Amino acid sequence: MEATAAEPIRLQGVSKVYPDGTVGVAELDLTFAAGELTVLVGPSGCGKTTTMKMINRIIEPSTGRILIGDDDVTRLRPQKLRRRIGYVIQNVGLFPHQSIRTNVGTVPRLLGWDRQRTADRVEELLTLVGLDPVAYGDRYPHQLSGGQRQRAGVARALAADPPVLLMDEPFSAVDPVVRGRLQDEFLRLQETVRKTIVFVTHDIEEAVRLGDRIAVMSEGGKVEQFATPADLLGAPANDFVADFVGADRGLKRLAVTDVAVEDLEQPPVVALDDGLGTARAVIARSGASWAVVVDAAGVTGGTGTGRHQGTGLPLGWVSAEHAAEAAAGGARVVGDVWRPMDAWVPLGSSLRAAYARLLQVDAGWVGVMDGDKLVGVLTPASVHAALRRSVAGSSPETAGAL
Ligand SMILES: Nc1ncnc2c1ncn2[C@@H]1O[C@H](COP(=O)(O)OP(=O)(O)OP(=O)(O)O)[C@@H](O)[C@H]1O
Repeated sequence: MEATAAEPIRLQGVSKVYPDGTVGVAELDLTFAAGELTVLVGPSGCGKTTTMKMINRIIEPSTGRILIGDDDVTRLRPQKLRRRIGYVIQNVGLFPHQSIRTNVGTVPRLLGWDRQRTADRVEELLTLVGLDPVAYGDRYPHQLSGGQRQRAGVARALAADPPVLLMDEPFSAVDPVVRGRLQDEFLRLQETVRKTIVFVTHDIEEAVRLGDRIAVMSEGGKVEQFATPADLLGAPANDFVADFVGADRGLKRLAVTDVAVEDLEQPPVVALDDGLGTARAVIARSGASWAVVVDAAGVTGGTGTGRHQGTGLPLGWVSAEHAAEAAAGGARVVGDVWRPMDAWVPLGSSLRAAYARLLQVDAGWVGVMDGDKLVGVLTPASVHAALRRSVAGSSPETAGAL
């Protein structure tokens, strides 16, 4: 079925003052970009849920405007509005006396879709969220695990293909292992459906993992910083944000920073059939103490000998010291002395994944591959360089940017 285009959500000067005088949210200006997942994160009571529930008018704003696309939500009938907005909450809220199929088909039925169209859509959705319709479609919610119920809840929210999805701590009722898996699956799902998602959590790890952007809120619904995960962790706007993201924010940044070519070191490259004299000269000329060894078919990247052309596959490494010892012992070519290495990671891996690989090998580096081409090596020093670059390149946006 044709997907509905995602729409941005704009909050303009939105406040909520509860009848007892509590200010849930004050003068909030915030834009949730179309097709992006924006996380609202902050300590308990800061106004995350209030903000989210004003979007589908479960809570009525006291002042201000909320627009979905060009439509002012306060001008739409709440029932009609809610059919345009998928809503996923902590304990899912599936109807206990209806089968999973019936639950997932709720909104299409309300919208008057015919039986076949609804049935087809339910089938499609259950498959999309990883619930086999044959195995699970006719079960009741209590016959599913917590994680499966959560997936059914996501399927139900997506059933009528709403342009907007609101998710209020959807994964917090399941254990950490299942939560991690649901988060991964959900990210893959979002790649496909590209909804405008507002996601509430109090868990900064979850925010960093899922968010395209994160709004860190403090009491009264004040946005302390609105930024990408990398910017938030790399350049917290103030002490509140720094405290909230945690003293280990450097470690968290490894997960949200990708390996990029400009951060890599370019060691010399030699081929299996290079003579040891040549190899030692190449290493000495580059000022390094070792070289990457590629197969004899060619040499790529780095400061190769230039003797070979093409795409030599990296195989391992040779140190200047070892080459000298081996030459003294009668060895002639690199192929006689090289050491194999299988620590290669693809370009675009997270620094976290690459660094984990680095820690598993003795060599102190991992090769970074773009397809079958070696584009450089990652060392502890280049991890630092990458983190510095991601801070230098960051431009934290503060609250209120529309
Ligand atoms: N119906 C209500 N009447 C009065 N005050 C309320 C009401 N609902 C929420 N509040 C208050 O509004 C503020 C924001 O609440 P909200 O539920 O939006 O916070 P939250 O950030 O979602 O918190 P949590 O992480 O604990 O769910 C809190 O001080 C809360 O006590």
